Amino acid sequence: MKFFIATDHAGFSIKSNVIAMLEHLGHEVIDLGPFSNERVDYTDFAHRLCIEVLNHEKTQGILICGSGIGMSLAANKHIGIRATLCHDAYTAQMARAHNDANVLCFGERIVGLGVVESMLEAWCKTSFEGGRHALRVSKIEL
Ligand SMILES: O=C(CO)[C@H](O)[C@H](O)[C@H](O)COP(=O)(O)O
Repeated sequence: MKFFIATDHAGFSIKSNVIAMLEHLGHEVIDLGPFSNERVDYTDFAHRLCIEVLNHEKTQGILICGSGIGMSLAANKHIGIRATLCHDAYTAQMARAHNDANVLCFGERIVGLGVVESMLEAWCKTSFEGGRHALRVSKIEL
């Protein structure tokens, strides 16, 4: 899988670890910034990432801010983006299996590296189950 990743200043510190974890799992990662921990607006980076995911087939996104809330709110304004705020391996697994999520959001101020690693593993190994979930997902966009 090819991933795009972006953060704000509050998600910047963990980004290099996340990139390394995804690469270790065999994935390609494109870093969309920021490239310093200077204070920025999460909205700018969420929108930048979603445009890239929507313009490139078979890609997914990782968005990290302090809580993950702002990133998920902004990302879900894009038709075709299903961004899920995850806190652990279970929420990451369900986001993929039941919601066909294509953008994983989390908060650097919420989860530690061990939890992040288990979330990424769960996300990457889980496919959308389809079936009864497909109609529900199709009804998300109004
Ligand atoms: O959008 C958020 C919360 O909904 C993110 O967690 C931001 O990273 C956070 O608001 C940044 O806060 P700061 O006080 O400007 O560092």
